[in-house]
Amino acid sequence: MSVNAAEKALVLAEALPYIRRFSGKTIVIKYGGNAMTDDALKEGFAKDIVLLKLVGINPVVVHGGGPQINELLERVGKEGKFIQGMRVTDQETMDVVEMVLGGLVNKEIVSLINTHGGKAVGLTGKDGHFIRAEKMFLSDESDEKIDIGQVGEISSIDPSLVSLLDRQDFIPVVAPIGVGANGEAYNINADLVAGKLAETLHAEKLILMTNTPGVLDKQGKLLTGLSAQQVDALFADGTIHGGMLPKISSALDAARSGVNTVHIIDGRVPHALLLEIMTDDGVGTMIRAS
Ligand SMILES: Nc1ncnc2c1ncn2[C@@H]1O[C@H](COP(=O)(O)OP(=O)(O)O)[C@@H](O)[C@H]1O
Ligand SMILES: CC(=O)N[C@@H](CCC(=O)OP(=O)(O)O)C(=O)O
Repeated sequence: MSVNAAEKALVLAEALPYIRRFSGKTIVIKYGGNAMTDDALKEGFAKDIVLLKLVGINPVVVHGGGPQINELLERVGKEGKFIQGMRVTDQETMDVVEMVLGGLVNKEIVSLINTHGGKAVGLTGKDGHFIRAEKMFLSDESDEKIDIGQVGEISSIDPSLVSLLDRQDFIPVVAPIGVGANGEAYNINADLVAGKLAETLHAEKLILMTNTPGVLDKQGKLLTGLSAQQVDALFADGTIHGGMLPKISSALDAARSGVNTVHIIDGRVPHALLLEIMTDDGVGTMIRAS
């Protein structure tokens, strides 16, 4: 697709009201592991984050890395297992999760952003103990507890570390690892960290980037807007399953807790972030609290 000069100018001009509206505001962006597969997409993501920062927005990145964890688990001869969208995490798996999320994936994103002129700083919840967690239990249909190991739910987030970085023009890049009362590491679903962080920071927007066009109905058609009631119906009839379960729950919680707009978008679309934030053409599914 070639765009002529006049069209380019129009697109740039279209961004002005959005820059004015969001300048000085915090936007939490969850970058899912499934949207990180392609090098060009990763570069595009990093450039978009730098651009947002340069126009005065405070982007806070929370990343996943589910497929990347699976890859390393396979290499050491272990199989990844999920229940209700949560990874069953024994101690050996936890070590791999920490290596991949806190190490490989976190540093790759930090490095990409910094290559393009940003000042990214990588964090896990262990840094400054800023994400406190406790053991999460799931429950089955008959309300029996299911133990899934070292998986955490968030008990609290201290916003001061992230705010401090924001104020000094750094871009926080957060790996979803929490710390327990005795300093132990917990594996937390990245969507949950992004949602809770958006709520704690009083973010203007939460954007969850994944590998589908958004939330799809039973026929595979994109649902562009969803209310809490509609979400409940989709849960009940099984339209939402697997990794979409924690994503929607977290999106809904954030919307209910005062995050102005919450979107689930397709991270495989080049510059999906800019399209969502800076143009009239919103992409994906918007989740509303009511
Ligand atoms: N109704 C739905 N609409 C879209 N995706 C869905 C739906 N229900 C389940 N999914 C699944 O959720 C996945 C996204 O969650 P996940 O695999 O955890 O991605 P991410 O790594 O981005 O968090 C999709 O790839 C799809 O397989
Ligand atoms: C408890 C739990 O499931 N944790 C996730 C953390 C990473 C994540 O959420 O990655 P995506 O966003 O790429 O799915 C996991 O171990 O895969």
